[in-house]
Amino acid sequence: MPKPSALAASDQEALSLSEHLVGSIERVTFHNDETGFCVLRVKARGHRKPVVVVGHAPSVAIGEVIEASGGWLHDRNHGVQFRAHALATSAPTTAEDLQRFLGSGLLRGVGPAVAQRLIASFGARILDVIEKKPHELTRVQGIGMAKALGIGEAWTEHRALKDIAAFLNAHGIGGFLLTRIYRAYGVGAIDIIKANPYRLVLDIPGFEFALADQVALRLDVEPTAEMRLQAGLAHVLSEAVKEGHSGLGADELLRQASRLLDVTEAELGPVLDAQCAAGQLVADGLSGRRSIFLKSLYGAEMFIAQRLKDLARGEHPWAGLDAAQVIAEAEAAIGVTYSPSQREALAAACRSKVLVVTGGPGVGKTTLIRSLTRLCAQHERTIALCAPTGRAAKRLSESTGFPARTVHRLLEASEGGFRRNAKTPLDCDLLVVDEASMLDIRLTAALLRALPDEASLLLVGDVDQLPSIGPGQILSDIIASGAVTVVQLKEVFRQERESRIITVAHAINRGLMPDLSHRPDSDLFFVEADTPSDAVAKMTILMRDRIPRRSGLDPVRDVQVLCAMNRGRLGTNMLNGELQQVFNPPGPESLHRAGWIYGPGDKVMQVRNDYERDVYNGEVGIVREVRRDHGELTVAFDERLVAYTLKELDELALAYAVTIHKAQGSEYPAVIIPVALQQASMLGRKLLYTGVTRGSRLVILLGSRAALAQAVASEEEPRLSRLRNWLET
Ligand SMILES: Nc1ncnc2c1ncn2[C@@H]1O[C@H](COP(=O)(O)OP(=O)(O)OP(=O)(O)O)[C@@H](O)[C@H]1O
Repeated sequence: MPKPSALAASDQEALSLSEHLVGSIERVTFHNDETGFCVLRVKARGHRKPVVVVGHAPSVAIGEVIEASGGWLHDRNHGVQFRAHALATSAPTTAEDLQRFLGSGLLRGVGPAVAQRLIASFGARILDVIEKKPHELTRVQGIGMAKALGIGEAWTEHRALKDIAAFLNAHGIGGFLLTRIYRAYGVGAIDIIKANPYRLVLDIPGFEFALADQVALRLDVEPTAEMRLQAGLAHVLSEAVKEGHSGLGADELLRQASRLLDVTEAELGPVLDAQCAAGQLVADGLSGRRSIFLKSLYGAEMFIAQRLKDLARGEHPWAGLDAAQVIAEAEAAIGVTYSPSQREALAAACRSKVLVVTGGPGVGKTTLIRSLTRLCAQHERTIALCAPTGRAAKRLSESTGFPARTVHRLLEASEGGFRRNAKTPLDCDLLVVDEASMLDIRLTAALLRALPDEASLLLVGDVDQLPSIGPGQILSDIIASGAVTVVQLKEVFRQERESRIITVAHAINRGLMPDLSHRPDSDLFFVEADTPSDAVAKMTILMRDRIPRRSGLDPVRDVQVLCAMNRGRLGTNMLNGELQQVFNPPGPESLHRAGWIYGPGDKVMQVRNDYERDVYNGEVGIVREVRRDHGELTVAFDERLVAYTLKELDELALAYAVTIHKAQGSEYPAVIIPVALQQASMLGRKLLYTGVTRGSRLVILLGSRAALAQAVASEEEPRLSRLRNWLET
């Protein structure tokens, strides 16, 4: 046994300093994808019993051989363990290790029994056969050609992941983006990264520019290399696009890129000019200022403007209908008397091929759409209803009694693009888009491409809500341009006594501090909280006790916490962890991934569009089942079940708390909105207004009056876009 050393730490005692250890991995007790930190149980040469090895390795698998150098330590909590300074892994060679390795479920389609048969047939050559001649695996009983090739593919993937992990590790990057990199580049990942490490920033969501710079530095890319300067400019521009702009002032772009890259604006200027000359970026004057646009967005905005103008000029499919008669028919069909502005909107729908109807909550927008569905049926016109999110489309279907789809589904979106386009247009005389404030540039262009020339278009939305998550401010640009007919619905139907949510929303929208005096029968409350911790404590009590008791609502299913941002004490990241602890604490069944834990009953949100499985960004579901042995979980989105493997879990996030941005287009029975000065930089009037209008039965503002006053007073900066300009000319 190693001798105790004098270098004793308080809870650890070094027993020896420099030794070499060789063995095979019996169990991976812990491995952190991000840092590579691992705790292994190893069958080591010269040791009768398994030993614990602690170290860092980009990837580890049961059965693999390790070579480690380091020393023995006595840890007060964990006992004697080998602390490795260097740790290398290689493929197993002995039959026993191979059995453990292949039988561990590492390769799809190979379990312990198949592993045993493979090793019995091929012995130590087995990995070589799998890699180079997978078709020979068919010699083993029970393995057909498809299975054999599948095992070969799984092995290629395993090897590629291991190589990429080692490459990233050698370049100072943790393995947490490994699967995303593999998904984007496949087996050629290392060559692609070596050729231009800056591609990572553009291609891999979440890959920081600084990290790519770090890789580039190790690959000896010069700080003034053209690829670096180009990437820096593209990065600054794409950050602006992420904030919703379709471009950026040239001076601003150069200033920000110069700061990011630590080079002078003079060095960057020619690179920018060259990119514009080559057509990768577009330079154009906007309000007398040279602005730079991404080519695709610039083209799309130009197209939208042209298409809207062309559509508006064509003959109306309802030409010949008498508006007064239409209104009378519509009123009779649904048994209401329209408000003056609703009448105006219906009359406009009879004469304008492109029409925008806007207005705040409760002004009768949905009722108008319902009337149009009846009218179309009566006059044998085809109508199509859609909305930008699944929740909004569902709500529209329910309130109109007419099927509505998401824009993506209407356009038959797939990974390869939209199946409905100019060549295979939609089949309708009238297309209605609800929640049109959420349309971004790309989606609008796709929609207009697929709209037949003869059809008319009605955009319905609340222009005072947040603009789309993607770039553009389509609805507000169209309205501001004056290029198409716009009707604003003004009369609010739900009355103050009935709905304080509505009056408070309208006050916020006008920039006025709402009346927050306590009224027991109200549907909106302000709950004072002095500090963020106080707010969290009160939030828990409200969700767990007060709201269910008062309204019979379910804390997980019906109550949604809406945050201004992800970061901070009152951001979604922290709150989700805490609310999960309260409402569905992780247990032995839970799956761990990328810092999150998911167990049956957890509320989760899909965070990107997945066309294959037909689940879209922002959809919320409940984890139904976790199969730890298969590394798989199933989420119920309403009644639909969708399965996720471990690798796909980065498509999910906990959703006890979500950002107001993500909640756009959704409505919840109850919402709680933290309002604290700590979020002042993010919490503006539109954000607060959008949050408040998400609640249908109950809204609770939780925090400080000062923060609320500040949010109401602060108007968000408009986005930089070109559409209004195109429409005006
Ligand atoms: N002309 C009308 N006469 C009486 N009630 C009406 C009329 N128009 C709408 N309503 C009622 O007013 C309420 C709000 O209408 P609707 O849902 O159409 O508004 P909205 O603008 O779509 O609101 P939100 O954006 O909050 O969904 C509904 O209960 C609806 O039945």
